[in-house]
Amino acid sequence: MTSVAVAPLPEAPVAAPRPTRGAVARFVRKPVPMLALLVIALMVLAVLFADLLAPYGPLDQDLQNTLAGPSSAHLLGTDSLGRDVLSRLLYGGRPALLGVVAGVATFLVTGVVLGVLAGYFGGWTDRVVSAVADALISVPGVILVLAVLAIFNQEITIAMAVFGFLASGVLIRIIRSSCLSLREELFVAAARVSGLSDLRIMARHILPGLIGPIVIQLSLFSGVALAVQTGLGFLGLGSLPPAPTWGAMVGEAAGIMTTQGSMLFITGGVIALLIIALGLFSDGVRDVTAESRKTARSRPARRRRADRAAAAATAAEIEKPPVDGVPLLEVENYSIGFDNGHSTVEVVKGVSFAIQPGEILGLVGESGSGKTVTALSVLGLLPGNGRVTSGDLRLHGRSTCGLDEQAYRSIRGRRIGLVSQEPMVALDPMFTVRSQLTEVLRNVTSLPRQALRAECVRLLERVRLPDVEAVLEMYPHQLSGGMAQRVVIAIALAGDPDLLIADEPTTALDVTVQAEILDLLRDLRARSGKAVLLVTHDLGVVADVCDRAVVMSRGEVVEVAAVDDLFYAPREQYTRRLIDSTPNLVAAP
Ligand SMILES: Nc1ncnc2c1ncn2[C@@H]1O[C@H](COP(=O)(O)OP(=O)(O)OP(=O)(O)O)[C@@H](O)[C@H]1O
Repeated sequence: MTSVAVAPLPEAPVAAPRPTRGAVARFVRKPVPMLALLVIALMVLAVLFADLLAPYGPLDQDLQNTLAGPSSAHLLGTDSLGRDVLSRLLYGGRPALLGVVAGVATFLVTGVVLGVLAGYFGGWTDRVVSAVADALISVPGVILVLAVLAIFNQEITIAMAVFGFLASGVLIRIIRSSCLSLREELFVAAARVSGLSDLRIMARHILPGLIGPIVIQLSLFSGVALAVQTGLGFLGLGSLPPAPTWGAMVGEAAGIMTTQGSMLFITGGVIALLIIALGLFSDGVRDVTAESRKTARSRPARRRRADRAAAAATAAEIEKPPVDGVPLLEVENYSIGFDNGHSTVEVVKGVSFAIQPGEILGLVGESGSGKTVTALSVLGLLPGNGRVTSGDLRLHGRSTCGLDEQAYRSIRGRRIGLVSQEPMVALDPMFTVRSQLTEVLRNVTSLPRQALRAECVRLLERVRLPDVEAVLEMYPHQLSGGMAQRVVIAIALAGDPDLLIADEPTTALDVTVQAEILDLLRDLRARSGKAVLLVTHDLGVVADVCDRAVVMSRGEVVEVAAVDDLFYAPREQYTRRLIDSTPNLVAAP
């Protein structure tokens, strides 16, 4: 006979919140990038308010006072026609800024929109966008800009917009690859599980994560655009004399370098100062972004992609109320395979089991036995190369096989909630707990705006978090592992689902917190009749919390039994070996 002794796990208080410093606060503490930002801001303001600041008109001539050095009347001296250099620099900055803004705006919109679409959707969208990016990169930009200037009568703003478009190939590539890793983050999968639309996920979860690379690229490109524009001005392109431009002023100063060297120093210095400031600013943003990444500990999740294989089917059938006496979830002769390019490899083979309402069912087995794949397919979240090869899956007696993505959205979060293995990764590091909870509530309930706040509080209290008001305002990195898992459970409960799928919910937590989370799952079942499908490799967890267990090995179900039967009288040799190899369980003679 085999006796089961599960090592008791002590209760522990929930960890207190840790203090934080946001990315903006970190940036403000960096003196060099802050100084650079100050220089950029002052120069832009000075140019914008040239009318107020310039002591003379840009074309005012004083032929008695040509090529004069700096004096109280002309702080930066005069040029060969006696025009005030400071005033011309201030006015000349306007076309420079306008051109840079036109270039940067086109660069930004093209690069971000195409990059996000390619990275998020992948597939043919990615192939088409990548081809466009390659084409843009291979086009000789400056030659095209010269052609545009000739066609559009030296209109520098249009030329710079074209330059921004041509340069955006690089930004498309950068945004695409950042987006490729972001879309695999667990918090993006969690947003999908909550039923959010692609557009909303892109706007809310993908774009904020791209702000760092976007700002860096923008400031770097601004410097390049400024250099190109002044270069064109230097060559006498883009504006007609006597209108002041920075490039033309440098050109003029270069011509009189031997007689009046300070003018080249002043005009070139202004442009160089702005370009250097833009570079230092982007360095600062890059450093802060790298630090944020470290603290946000983003680790790519392996397998989170929507199942797009299904044919169209309506969600209406699934949304009907449950039928009494019918199992909550039935998995029947269910097989899942992955395409490896040549053939389909079956990793789950004809598994069958059922979950009754209010039951906690353990799905247990060694690593690679197919537990996670089976659980994810219930939510229509198989990786892109995975598909159900045979069998049926019924929710409240209604088949979910063949449902399309839209129909799965009405199931995820409302009928079935997901609690993931890595709570810290399942939460979006950019948003507070309140923001993330509210977003899911808006999506899965029809609560009025005023009721959302109270519902957030209620959900956090339900998962037994202390000091709920403070927790609501915290960012994920301010939460302990246990607190984060409670928040994830609260999010999973937002749509009041009948079934929670908990995929190794305690693996990333220390033992004391594990006990609390398991206790919470038990409590949720006892108080609100939630059923739980608990995916775990830990038989101790199964013994602790489950009613029944499904033992899987190599993609097949080995044994399905009530927990007592499983531990006291395992039918299969494999189950016995699994019990014997679990440290918390002691096999009696
Ligand atoms: N995207 C994929 N492509 C190909 N094979 C995959 C993919 N995802 C999972 N598999 C394979 O499917 C099998 C089952 O994986 P699954 O993640 O379900 O195992 P598991 O029992 O949950 O183990 P673990 O606890 O280690 O996650 C494994 O052999 C795994 O290599």
